[in-house]
Amino acid sequence: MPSQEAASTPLPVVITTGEPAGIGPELTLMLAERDALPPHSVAVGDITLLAERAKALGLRVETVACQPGEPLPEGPGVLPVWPVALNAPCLPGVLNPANAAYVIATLALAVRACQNGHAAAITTAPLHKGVIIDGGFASFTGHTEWLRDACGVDEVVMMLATDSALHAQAPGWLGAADLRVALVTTHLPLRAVADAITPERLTRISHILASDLSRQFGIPKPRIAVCGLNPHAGEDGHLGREELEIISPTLEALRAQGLDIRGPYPADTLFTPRHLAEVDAVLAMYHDQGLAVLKYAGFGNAANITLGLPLVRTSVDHGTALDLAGTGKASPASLGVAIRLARRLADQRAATGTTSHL
Ligand SMILES: NC(=O)c1ccc[n+]([C@@H]2O[C@H](COP(=O)([O-])OP(=O)(O)OC[C@H]3O[C@@H](n4cnc5c(N)ncnc54)[C@H](O)[C@@H]3O)[C@@H](O)[C@H]2O)c1
Ligand SMILES: N[C@H](C(=O)O)[C@H](O)COP(=O)(O)O
Repeated sequence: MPSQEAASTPLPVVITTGEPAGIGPELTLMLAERDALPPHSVAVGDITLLAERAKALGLRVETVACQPGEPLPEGPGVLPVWPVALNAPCLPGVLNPANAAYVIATLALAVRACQNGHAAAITTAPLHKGVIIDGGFASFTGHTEWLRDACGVDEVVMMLATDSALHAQAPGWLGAADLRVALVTTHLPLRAVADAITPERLTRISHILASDLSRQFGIPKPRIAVCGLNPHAGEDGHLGREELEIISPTLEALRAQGLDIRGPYPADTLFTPRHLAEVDAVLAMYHDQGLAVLKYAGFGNAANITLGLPLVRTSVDHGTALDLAGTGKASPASLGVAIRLARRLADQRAATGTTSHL
């Protein structure tokens, strides 16, 4: 069988279908039924589960098994699947730690496919962090950190952005509801956040953010606004000293290195149109400081991208929604945004001669 590379067919975007009890499988099927997957997309997951979920929801999708490196089956309503078998039967909405290793196996297959030159990018449907940990992966905290380690890099950056901000090809904001928000710390208990904000981490994160905004999003000299950690950015040290002792001196040093990085600003008023109009991205100190605003502005129509990886990885802006799993009521819009972004970034890399291979 000729390899895809030999036939110069674009390499696939791999969609890991995520937690089997969650909404990931059905969202992937819904996009396939609507013919809303870009060409050269392939799902990874249990093919029986996908077929059964399609049948239960009345989705007219034909799941067709194939292997990495083989040509993808095509046709209306066809969903190519690289199969990974569940470890235990699965009902929608019911978590089972026995399937944690299955979820990890789907991710490992997707990374391996990028490493072997059989895939161009990965889009991840949501997984459930708690059940992965309960299933024996004690140090697991999320895709972002798992992919960092799987790819052997020291640092990555989680950035979420609204659809138009992800696909904009020029600097500047398109509208008040468009946001790009990156995080200094990701999946940490709040108690641990302050200690994790060090000059070294802030420096590494800022450089990755500036460089990927430029390299992947075509913003030549990104303008980044940085949130303070404490209320009112520390109120001159009266409400916390991290701004004075860590954040401000680090930003000063980064400016001296040529980055357009501003702040630290009080986080409560930074996310207002006048301030946002002057920058290309906001760097928040912790998860809910940045993502609560992003999800208020664009939940369901935004996506997550991991910056600083040697491969393209995008994801949804939502979780496993166990309350909706198996009902067909969850929206596949964010998964669609994430897959389209992955396809565009992969095509961009191919066109510029950079590769997604590790
Ligand atoms: N990319 C990822 O893998 C990812 C992202 C976020 C959360 N999670 C994980 O998901 C699990 C559940 O997290 P949570 O409860 O905080 O958030 P959640 O996003 O799963 O659910 C929050 C609310 O949003 C609704 N919702 C979520 N997705 C929706 C969709 N596509 N359409 C319509 N409504 C939707 C849910 O029904 C629920 O009311 C956690 O384990 C979390 O860590 C994973
Ligand atoms: N922080 C993400 C969010 O709130 O949407 C989410 O937990 C996913 O993280 P990973 O992509 O690292 O799994």
